Amino acid sequence: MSTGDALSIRPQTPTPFSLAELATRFGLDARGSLEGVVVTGVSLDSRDVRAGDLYIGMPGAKRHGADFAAQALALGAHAMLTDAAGAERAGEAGIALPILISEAHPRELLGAVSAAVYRTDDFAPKMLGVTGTNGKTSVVYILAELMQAAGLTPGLSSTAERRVGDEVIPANLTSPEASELHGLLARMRERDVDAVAIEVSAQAVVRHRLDGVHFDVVAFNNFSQDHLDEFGDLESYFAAKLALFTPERAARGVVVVDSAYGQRIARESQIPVTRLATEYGQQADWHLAITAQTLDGVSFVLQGPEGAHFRGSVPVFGRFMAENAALALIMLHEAGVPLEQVAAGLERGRIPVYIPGRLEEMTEPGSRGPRFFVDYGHTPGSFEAMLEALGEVAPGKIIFMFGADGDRDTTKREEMGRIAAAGADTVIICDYHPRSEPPEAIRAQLLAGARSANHAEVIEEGDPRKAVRLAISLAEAGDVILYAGPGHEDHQEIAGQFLPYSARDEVRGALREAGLLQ
Ligand SMILES: CC(=O)N[C@H]1[C@@H](OP(=O)(O)OP(=O)(O)OC[C@H]2O[C@@H](n3ccc(=O)[nH]c3=O)[C@H](O)[C@@H]2O)O[C@H](CO)[C@@H](O)[C@@H]1O[C@H](C)C(=O)N[C@@H](C)C(=O)N[C@H](CCC(=O)O)C(=O)O
Ligand SMILES: Nc1ncnc2c1ncn2[C@@H]1O[C@H](COP(=O)(O)OP(=O)(O)OP(=O)(O)O)[C@@H](O)[C@H]1O
Repeated sequence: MSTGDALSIRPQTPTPFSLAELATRFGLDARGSLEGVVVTGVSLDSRDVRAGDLYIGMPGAKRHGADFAAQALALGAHAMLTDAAGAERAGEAGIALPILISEAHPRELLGAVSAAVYRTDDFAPKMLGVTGTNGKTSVVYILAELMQAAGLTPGLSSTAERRVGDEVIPANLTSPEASELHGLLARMRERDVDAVAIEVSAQAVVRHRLDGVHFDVVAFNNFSQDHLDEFGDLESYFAAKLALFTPERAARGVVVVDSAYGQRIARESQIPVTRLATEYGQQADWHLAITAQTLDGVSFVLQGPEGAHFRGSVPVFGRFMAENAALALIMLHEAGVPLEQVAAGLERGRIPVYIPGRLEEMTEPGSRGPRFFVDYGHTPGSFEAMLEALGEVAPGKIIFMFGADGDRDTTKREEMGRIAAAGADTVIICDYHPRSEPPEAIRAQLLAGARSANHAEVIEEGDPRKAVRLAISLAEAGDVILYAGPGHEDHQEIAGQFLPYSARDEVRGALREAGLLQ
């Protein structure tokens, strides 16, 4: 069940919270009378305000949220919490709302205030958080599937969507702002959710989005270049991930120690960690071995301490998918859910997970013609993992199409191009979200990287719709086309406009035109 156009999932029967009590509890100054005012929700986005909300007028990089107070009021906000500058702006605009004024940046209070209003501070389901550069979404979906198998009622927050039972909404950010997260948790409590899987971005850790949440188990899978536009250098990006492994945020951790970064997390973590190795000979508590793999999925055996073991499979290709599954299984084990309990709910260990837009097949599984997959990978690390996996299971040629984000980490583009062309037979470079950059300039960087690999045939076709058809026209039976980037998304962002574009719909349409799909 989709929740219509809602931007967040909220509790249906919230308990009113006195504004005066909130002011006292957080030592906030007030403007206007607080007498008898209650709030039933919290929002820092004026477009997402519901009747009864406390609207947080937050100063941001681009705007001051207080400038949107009129919209919040029109949508039924009962009060606003902001900083001194925000209160002044609202005063000048004549906004008739009681205002709480915070000396600290309102973001620093958001988690605690939201937890108080939504009363999530005493909600204690099993809380599991996943961080790393690639594979967080995949692990979270596998976790939700395993929770279900173990007889638990799962809740989920990912880049693709937020989910409570049959209520689903598309996600805006990978990790929601704290106000959205606590509203979601409050709804999960109403729906008797007893285990929650949350994708944790580095931005979430440094930007207070997880405040008021304590994880039973957090996991780290891998680390490679991304988000340097925001973090400046790899070390700062890594430090944001490491900060999740502290007692304030989590009780215990699970770490994939195949890489030097994983080993560092295990060494520098301030909470006890359990280690998973997927490479032969690596020192660890758990070991994963791949037993079979095809384009249709991967089978594996996982072995842990005291004879713990699990034999199973995931219906998505790639060794890394088995690694994602192993990580999810160990997280649950560490959260007190025995592997046997999970296995009891599965048929011969098969985890029937569907991960929207991650190596999602657009052709019929097992079909004789070319196979077409759409993926969300947009980092050098994910390109490397996918192409290595395809190299092991693709029966024919690999045709790889992709673009790159505009206005985001530009330093990864050449590397993306190089890795793509080193691992594929043909690469088609098209546009993704150019945003404010000239699309041809982004393509030029990708092309330079691709040509430096001196391996694949390199083709430039900016229009993704044409590129999809071109890829299909080049493919023969046994070949695999992989379109990396857009995954589950439904738009292309070009020069400030969000234009409707679903790669999955586009590919299905083109496959039908070519007679390759019914
Ligand atoms: C760098 C960053 O994280 N910025 C986030 C931050 O922006 P900001 O503080 O600068 O806010 P702003 O845009 O100036 O707006 C100021 C205030 O006005 C409010 N506002 C604004 C417009 C309006 O009509 N009404 C309204 O109320 C905003 O909600 C905000 O509170 O707060 C905004 C409100 O929540 C976020 O939308 C915005 O995310 C931007 C869009 C973003 O691109 N973030 C990315 C970098 C991000 O966080 N990515 C990670 C990782 C992704 C991955 O997995 O790879 C993620 O967790 O998603
Ligand atoms: N364990 C892994 N190691 C390397 N690459 C992976 C792994 N798991 C998935 N991938 C690749 O990375 C892509 C992104 O996966 P996923 O969406 O699960 O990661 P993510 O960390 O959630 O990324 P984002 O935060 O950008 O959503 C996948 O579509 C797949 O191509």
